[in-house]
Amino acid sequence: MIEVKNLSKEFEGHLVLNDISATFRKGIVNMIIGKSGSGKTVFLKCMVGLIRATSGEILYEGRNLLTMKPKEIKQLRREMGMLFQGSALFDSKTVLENVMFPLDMFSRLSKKERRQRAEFCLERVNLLQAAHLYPSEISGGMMKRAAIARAIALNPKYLFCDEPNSGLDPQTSQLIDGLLASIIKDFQITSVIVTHDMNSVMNIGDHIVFLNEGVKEWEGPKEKLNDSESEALKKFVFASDVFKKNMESQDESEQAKEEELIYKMQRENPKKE
Ligand SMILES: Nc1ncnc2c1ncn2[C@@H]1O[C@H](COP(=O)(O)OP(=O)(O)OP(=O)(O)O)[C@@H](O)[C@H]1O
Repeated sequence: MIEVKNLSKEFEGHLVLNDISATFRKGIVNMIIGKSGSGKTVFLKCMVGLIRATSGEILYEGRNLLTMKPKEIKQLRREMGMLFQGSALFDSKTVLENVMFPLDMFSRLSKKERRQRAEFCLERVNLLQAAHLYPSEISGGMMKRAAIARAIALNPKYLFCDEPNSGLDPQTSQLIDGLLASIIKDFQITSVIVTHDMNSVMNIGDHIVFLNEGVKEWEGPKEKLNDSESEALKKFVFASDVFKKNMESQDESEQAKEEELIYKMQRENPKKE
């Protein structure tokens, strides 16, 4: 579990994150949503230690990142998988070599074991057949899958993703979403996924944190998004067609269920003439 407490970040006197607290539990899909400029990426970068927060606490199973010694931070980094915008694969390495890279750098496994682990990860994202290809020879969706395989190579406890679907078509996005969700659940990873894609939120989100102008306006389970009193959140979700469609089809299926129930009750208890 990661707990963020009263996190603030200032850039030259400009407050970009204002007193944010949030909890991210393991084995579920945690998502940070909000419109452009709301502070999602800065929040994520503070969480992984790429940007130093001005104040607050970031607790990894109770260990505060902001007061850790460099050695402890180094150790913690090895427990983190990261998937940032763009796939950031090495062009000069094959897909397999890319996935082996973190293992070569940080594990004590033998070459054969590193290769086996990389192949296992590629198999997990259904990309083993492309192991020998170079990034320039594969599609954007395949690159994303290779990047996911690389992010999970060291069997991370924590997985951070910034807009994992950026630049992908809707079908491939769905595939990547499904893959991330199943990996997070199967390996019981503590995840934090930044997105402004409501499709993804509706498809795989479990726990949602909504940021607005650097402030946490709402946090809760996806199913409760619609109950929020936050005007900014309502505006954000209803700006997305997918949410409206989803709610309409939920309404329709609720209505169909109600009609079915009334019909059943009428059949079981016919009115006596
Ligand atoms: N290094 C920096 N120095 C100064 N200001 C910054 C820096 N990085 C980000 N900001 C500011 O912080 C605010 C939040 O930016 P951030 O990138 O976190 O937004 P976001 O919600 O991720 O947006 P998007 O969805 O467009 O990526 C913006 O006003 C941005 O200009």
